[in-house]
Amino acid sequence: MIEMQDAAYGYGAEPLLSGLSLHLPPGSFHFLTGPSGAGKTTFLKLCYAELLPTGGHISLFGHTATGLARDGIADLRQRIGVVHQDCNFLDHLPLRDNLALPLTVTGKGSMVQESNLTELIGWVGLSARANAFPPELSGGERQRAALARAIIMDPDLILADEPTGNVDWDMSLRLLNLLVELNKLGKTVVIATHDLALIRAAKQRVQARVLRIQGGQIISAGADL
Ligand SMILES: Nc1ncnc2c1ncn2[C@@H]1O[C@H](COP(=O)(O)OP(=O)(O)OP(=O)(O)O)[C@@H](O)[C@H]1O
Repeated sequence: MIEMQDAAYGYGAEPLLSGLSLHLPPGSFHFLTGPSGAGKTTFLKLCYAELLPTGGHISLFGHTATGLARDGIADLRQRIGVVHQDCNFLDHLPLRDNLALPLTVTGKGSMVQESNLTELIGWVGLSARANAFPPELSGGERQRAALARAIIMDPDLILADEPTGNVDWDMSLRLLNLLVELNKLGKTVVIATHDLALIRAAKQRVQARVLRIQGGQIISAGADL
């Protein structure tokens, strides 16, 4: 699904990430950890071709990232759901309309029935908030809404950047359970997080691999967690 061979990325002359060689197979569940500023968000951006490698090779769904034309990137993005760290929504639209936006933008609105949208909103536990405006939502509600928005296009791969940032432990577990459920449905999941307790909790629920970014490289950190 995603393969990297000696991939590198740098915002300036110096590489931030280098020597990235890994394979994320379909249906796998990965955590990505590492200190603030290590490059977790940058790594995720490489996974959805928001950034292209400045060295080495990245293959996304069998396509070389650097060889993708604009259409290819658009097709790819439909197969990837991203839960962004900042959970931005359009504040003047109710939650339900915000969640339907990716469908409207891609012209798939008519293919996805209203009932599916209602079901998705219920699945993340936001039925009672469907008509609320984003500024009225709590942090945990926003995070669940961001997850719902990421999966509305039924992606094969879900990339979540600190999906439990700013929420309490119960809400973190609730979000984790949703992501585990998606993985059990066959979706590949990658979660960037600082939260080692979350990773430990996940290990009781799913077979997860833990990757750590350290010194600009990715190392496998499974055994010590
Ligand atoms: N657009 C950019 N231009 C220049 N430098 C950037 C840019 N985006 C990120 N950086 C720098 O790259 C480094 C890695 O950033 P990144 O956001 O990938 O780290 P992170 O591990 O996700 O951090 P955090 O855990 O704090 O979210 C940081 O030093 C950051 O300042």
